[in-house]
Amino acid sequence: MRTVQVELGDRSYPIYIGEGLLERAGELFALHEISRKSKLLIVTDDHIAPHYLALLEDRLQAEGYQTKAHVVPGGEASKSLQVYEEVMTTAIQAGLDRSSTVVALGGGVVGDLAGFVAATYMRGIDFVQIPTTILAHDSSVGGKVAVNHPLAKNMIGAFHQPKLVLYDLNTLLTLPPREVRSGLAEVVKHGLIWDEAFAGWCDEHAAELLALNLPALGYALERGCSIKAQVVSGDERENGQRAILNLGHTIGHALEAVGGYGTLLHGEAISIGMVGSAMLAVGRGKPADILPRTKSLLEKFELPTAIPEGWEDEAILSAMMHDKKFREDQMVFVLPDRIGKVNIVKDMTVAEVKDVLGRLREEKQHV
Ligand SMILES: NC(=O)c1ccc[n+]([C@@H]2O[C@H](COP(=O)([O-])OP(=O)(O)OC[C@H]3O[C@@H](n4cnc5c(N)ncnc54)[C@H](O)[C@@H]3O)[C@@H](O)[C@H]2O)c1
Ligand SMILES: O=C(O)C(=O)C[C@@H](O)[C@H](O)[C@H](O)COP(=O)(O)O
Ligand SMILES: [Zn+2]
Repeated sequence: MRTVQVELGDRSYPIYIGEGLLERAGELFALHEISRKSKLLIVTDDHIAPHYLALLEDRLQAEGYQTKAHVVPGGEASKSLQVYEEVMTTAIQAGLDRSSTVVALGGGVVGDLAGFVAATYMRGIDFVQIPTTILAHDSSVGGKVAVNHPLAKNMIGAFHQPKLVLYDLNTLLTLPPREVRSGLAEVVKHGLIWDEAFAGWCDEHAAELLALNLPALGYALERGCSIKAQVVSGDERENGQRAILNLGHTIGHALEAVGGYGTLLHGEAISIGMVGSAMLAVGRGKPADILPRTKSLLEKFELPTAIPEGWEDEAILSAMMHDKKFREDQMVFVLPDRIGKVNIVKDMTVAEVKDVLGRLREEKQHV
């Protein structure tokens, strides 16, 4: 088992990564003093539940925990205020109290939704993340929890850290191939923002990662989680440097909203956004090799690098203006300095962005 510790000044929590951790859930909950006094609410989705919910409930109940499950429809549309209210109703009807814990068994959708329930139920109760997607190495760590508004991604949310993250690599074996690719986009992002050697390692091991080779995935997810933990440790509430985790997201989030949530998967949208960021950076004088290297790395993971046909500039720009990163009339972009290092740039002009949207439309379509 690999362990990454997230240090947050006066608090810290572990991320356990390994095979067979679902079987050990009861023991690990007890070790980390997750309260048995009141019910655990497990939030999951209808693609994950048939595979893993019974096992998790069984292992927790064997250790003396009482559980209640709420299953939402799989997919991005469940990150909504309506589904949030439905989960809240279950929590109230099940009699959860302030010593209860919400458990997210799933990908980033379930994690963000359940985390927002945990952050707001009785003004905040404990929370455990059990990620089941590759992408969730990013979403289960760092405490950003949210639901979407139709006009903008993650617009309604909070910062609420989990007490514990249990990452059972075996759960990844049932992921659909498109979700595997989407999740690997955030793994690549962690290399691009922080660690050129890790970006190179991803390039060399792309075939193993796409084929769900568990030792390779274990290393990649440990490295991704530890880069994320380091960034979040220095700036938990995104007053500055944490924003580097948003590489590709200014364009990516706008594409997710404009296309209708779930049309482009999150990792696909930020893949296109990361190519856009490389174009913007090179346009501002950064080394020209950033663009071909970024593109070829993403193409190795069979990720899209083009904006789908028919998605209009005006709609994309308008979605960008609703983003949390739009402040004082400025669009904030994270741009590469080189592979492995990025900068936060606040003075991007609409003309520069429009030019790049045009070029992204001309890229080869992959999805
Ligand atoms: N909070 C953060 O810091 C953060 C970071 C990155 C992304 N996110 C958010 O995460 C979300 C995307 O997360 P995601 O890509 O995990 O999507 P997801 O949660 O929708 O999961 C992807 C799909 O795979 C299915 N699935 C999940 N695990 C499975 C398994 N083990 N076997 C079979 N099917 C499985 C799900 O039902 C879903 O259909 C987006 O909403 C994004 O904004 C949040
Ligand atoms: O944890 C962060 O900080 C990130 O930016 C990670 C991103 O990958 C993630 O998609 C996050 O939800 C985006 O945050 P937002 O504040 O831009 O909604
Ligand atoms: Zn993201």
